[in-house]
Formats: sequence, C-alpha cells, structure tokens
Amino acid sequence: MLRFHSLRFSSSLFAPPLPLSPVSISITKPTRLTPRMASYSTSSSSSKLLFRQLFEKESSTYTYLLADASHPEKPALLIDPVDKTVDRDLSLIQQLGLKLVYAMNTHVHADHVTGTGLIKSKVPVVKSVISKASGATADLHVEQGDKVHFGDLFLEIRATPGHTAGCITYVTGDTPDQPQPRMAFAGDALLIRGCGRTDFQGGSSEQLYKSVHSQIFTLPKDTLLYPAHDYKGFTVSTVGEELQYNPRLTKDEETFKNIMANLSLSYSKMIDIAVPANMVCGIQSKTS
Ligand SMILES: N[C@@H](CCC(=O)N[C@@H](CSS)C(=O)NCC(=O)O)C(=O)O
Ligand SMILES: [Fe+2]
Repeated sequence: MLRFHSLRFSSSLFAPPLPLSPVSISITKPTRLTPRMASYSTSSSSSKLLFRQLFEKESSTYTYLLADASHPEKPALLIDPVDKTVDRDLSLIQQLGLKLVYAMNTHVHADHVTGTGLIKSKVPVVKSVISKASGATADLHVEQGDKVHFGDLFLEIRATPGHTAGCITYVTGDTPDQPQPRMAFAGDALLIRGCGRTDFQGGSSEQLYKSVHSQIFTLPKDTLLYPAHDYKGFTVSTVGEELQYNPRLTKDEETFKNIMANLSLSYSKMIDIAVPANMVCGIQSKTS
C-alpha cells in the first residue's frame, strides 16, 4: 500500500522544494495518479471530513474549513479566508485541534482582501494556493486536474474561468473512500441561483457559460455546491437544483450573454484596494 506522509511536488512549478513535514499533505499532477489509485481500497476508508462553512458579513463571503479528522495530525485547509475574520478562523482551528496546512483562494477577489497573507504571517507553515492562470503570487500554483491532498482526503482542481480568467473550482475526491456526496467550492463561478459578474478582471460571459456547463454541471446531480458569496441568505445548493432553477445558466448561451451584459451592478467598492492586495495573496507583513 502506498501512503504519502510528506510534502510531494511533482512539477517544477513548485520550486524551490519545501521542507519535509510529518503531515500527510501534497499536491499531485494528473500524470502522477497511478500510485495513489493503487491505494484507494485500503488507505482512506477511515477518513472523516470535518467541514465548517464560515461567513464574513461585510462582503457576504463564505470561507470553508476542511480537515481530515481521522488523520492523527488532523491536517486542515481554508478556502477563501477573509482578512477581517482571520482571528476567528484561526481560533476555531486551534479549538478543534487541527493543523492548518493550506490557505487557498478560488480567485483574485475584487470585493475583499484575502486572509491568506495574514494567516501566513501568524502561522508560517501554511502554504498559500491559487491558480497559475490567476497570475497571482502564492506558494503553490495549481491547474486543471491537480489534486490537493490533506491527510487521506483530496480536492481536485477544475478550471472555471469567466468571472475572472484564473477562477478555479475545488471538488472533493471522486473515489468511494472520499466524502459522499461530492462537494464543489465554486468561488464566484456559480452562485446559488446566480453566477459571478463578468464585467471586469478579464471576465467573459462566453467563457463562464462554457466553464459552468463543462466543469460544474457535469458533476453528479447530488454534488453539493458551495459558493464564495451569497447575498440572499442561501448557504448551499446542488448541481441538480442549479441545473433546474438557476435563472441565468439554464438559458441558452446567447440569452445568458445578454443577461450578463445587462446586470447593471455597481462597481465593486473595494476593487482598487482588494485586487492589488490579492495579487500577492493578501497582506504579507508580520502582525503578531
Ligand atoms: N456590492 C459589492 C459587490 C457585489 C458583487 O459585485 N459581487 C460579485 C462577487 S464579488 S467579485 C458578483 O459577481 N456578483 C454577481 C451578482 O449577480 O450579484 C461590492 O461593492 O463589492
Ligand atoms: Fe469575485
């Protein structure tokens, strides 16, 4: 049985090599799947996902905490942390006895500053993760098909550009020993009964339509959909629900493009501060 209990980086993208850690975390490229697949039947059958959905009310942002609670070291990751709620999130992680290993972003946010930089200042072992296509600085860059492992669990990367050019969706593993039903963290690509705007940051309604239909709507219908924002009080949806009820993405492509061209949303208040900060994964100075 093959088990991975050290950081492994299978691409030169991840230079320079990081120091070995006793925690079972890694990122693998699609071409490196075979050894891990050999261990599916036995390595992870006792893995247990710990999951929390957290909210930042000023920007209506969801942050997600995931951990392998069955692993002795309880490796954990945060998706889309916000600078304003870093202390709350780190305190929760400490109370739950987790070891935070990754602070990941779905994209370069325009409406708030990511908490990634502050987290790294406070917990230096944490590695920031964002897509290569985002053009942002981070410890690790991922792309379509990569897998981010934490303990015996993993998230698969699906490229879902359109809201921004570098948007990605993180999807829980597709093997029987991974959490079922699957969970998709879609950032702003797909919101509950909506989707991310496409009028700035290299947005493209044509690209977003293709991304959602090819990368998200092809997931099993019971896949749980967790967005980066909600402005109406929703917390979670499913692929099946959005396939049936999403008022934008159930339309044909021309109608969708027309809807997106006429949203008339106000310019994001924070964009001039948030985008430059998020291009370097947030505030990097040591604060404590
Ligand atoms: N009023 C807020 C921004 C609201 C907004 O534009 N949200 C974005 C996601 S954050 S980049 C969006 O894509 N919304 C789509 C929609 O249909 O609401 C601010 O000033 O920042
Ligand atoms: Fe966004």
